Amino acid sequence: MAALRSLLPCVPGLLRPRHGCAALRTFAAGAKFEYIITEKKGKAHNVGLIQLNRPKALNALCKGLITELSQALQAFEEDRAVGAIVLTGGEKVFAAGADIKEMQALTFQECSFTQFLRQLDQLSQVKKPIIAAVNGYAVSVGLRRPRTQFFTASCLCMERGTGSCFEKA
Ligand SMILES: C/C=C/C(=O)SCCNC(=O)CCNC(=O)[C@H](O)C(C)(C)COP(=O)(O)OP(=O)(O)OC[C@H]1O[C@@H](n2cnc3c(N)ncnc32)[C@H](O)[C@@H]1OP(=O)(O)O
Repeated sequence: MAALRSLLPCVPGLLRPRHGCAALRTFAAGAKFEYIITEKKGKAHNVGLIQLNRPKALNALCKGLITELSQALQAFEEDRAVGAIVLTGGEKVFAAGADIKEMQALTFQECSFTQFLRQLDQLSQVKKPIIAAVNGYAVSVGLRRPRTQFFTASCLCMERGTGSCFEKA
């Protein structure tokens, strides 16, 4: 009984909901994502690497990819061992922008304000430095993040697409 009593002060802490969702805990346990690959790099495992991994669609930012990206960034943000995060894509393309096939069924308002743009904006809450290592195309909203939120590790040259802003490293 005395032993139980001595544990009591710890109980509120144990019962307090942990920051983050179930998927985050899965991530911490090393589960694989569908659209991204995550790894800890460096001798001290203090660099969080996130690679966009949807090559067949040129890393177009579908809802699932953005959700996973958000979860991985949060997990690295909360990991005290991680000092900085590197975000990269494939050899040919960083990201082909929003998933326009997914967007087809949505209204303008749904696209602009409710769905993925809001979730994308949450990514900017991450306080740790994020370095975008960009190869190939970074299109429109796939370009917005590297440009406005992240330090970009590569030199980008401008190219104009049809109605969209293209950059190709
Ligand atoms: C609010 C947010 C706004 C935005 O972000 S709007 C901007 C949206 N993005 C775009 O409009 C870019 C569309 N993509 C392209 O113009 C071209 O791609 C590229 C110039 C980037 C590359 O061209 P190439 O190398 O010839 O590849 P490929 O054959 O066109 O694409 C390979 C596969 O990737 C899929 N894909 C490419 N971009 C997207 C996308 N943005 N959303 C969904 N799927 C995409 C294609 O469909 C195809 O796949 P399949 O062979 O199965 O047809």
